[in-house]
Amino acid sequence: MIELTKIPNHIASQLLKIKAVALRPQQPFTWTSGIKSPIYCDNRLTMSYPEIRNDIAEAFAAIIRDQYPDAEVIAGTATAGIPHAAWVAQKLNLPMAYIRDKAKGHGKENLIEGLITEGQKVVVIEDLISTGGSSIKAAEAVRVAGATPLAVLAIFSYQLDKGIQAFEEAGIPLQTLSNYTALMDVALAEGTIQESDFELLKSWREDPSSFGK
Ligand SMILES: O=P(O)(O)OC[C@H]1O[C@H](OP(=O)(O)OP(=O)(O)O)[C@H](O)[C@@H]1O
Ligand SMILES: O=C(O)c1cc(=O)[nH]c(=O)[nH]1
Repeated sequence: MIELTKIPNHIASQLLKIKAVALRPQQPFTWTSGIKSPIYCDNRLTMSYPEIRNDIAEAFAAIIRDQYPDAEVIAGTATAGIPHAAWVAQKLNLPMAYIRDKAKGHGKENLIEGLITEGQKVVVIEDLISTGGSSIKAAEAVRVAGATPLAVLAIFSYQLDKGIQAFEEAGIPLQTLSNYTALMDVALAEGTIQESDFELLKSWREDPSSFGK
């Protein structure tokens, strides 16, 4: 198990190694929030690398054992949080559930799949935080079910002011394994991004909402 203090740079390095991080300044990506961005981090690719997904699951499990030992359910956000929630729940021998972005339109019309019952303490697992909108919505669904979201844990955060404020306002602790600061540090140190791209990413980061407009 890697030391917890080394996790942010280690995960950032792994994400760069498997090319989960893509830069496309000329044709910005559209994020789920509608933000246009020169960078996209596809953490779903970690599923395809057993060693990396295991590092992620170990780190999440260590945080939960240490800081949320009374967690009773591990809940993944649909879709990208689901596999990681499953691996963490397996490591901790805890029940797992997942939370859809909207209730299913047929069948049982569930928003939450699997069991989250009144009074239970739940840790929500997400792959990535931009504005925090998706994972806060999932944590609110936990509250509506009468349960308590102890925290959202995610692999990566862009550390956008909007996301940080949204978690503060929702009163939900957020912890991430890696983040934009670590990604930029590692990418520069490893020579994965050019100085010119770094400057562009820095200016985008200062005002993400108006990029590409
Ligand atoms: O913090 P936010 O602004 O909400 O953005 C992050 C969310 O966006 C992505 O999901 P996406 O909507 O692409 O769906 P997916 O998980 O099904 O791929 C990602 O997996 C997070 O859930
Ligand atoms: O905000 C998003 O939609 C988003 C950004 C990103 O870098 N990666 C991702 O999967 N989603």
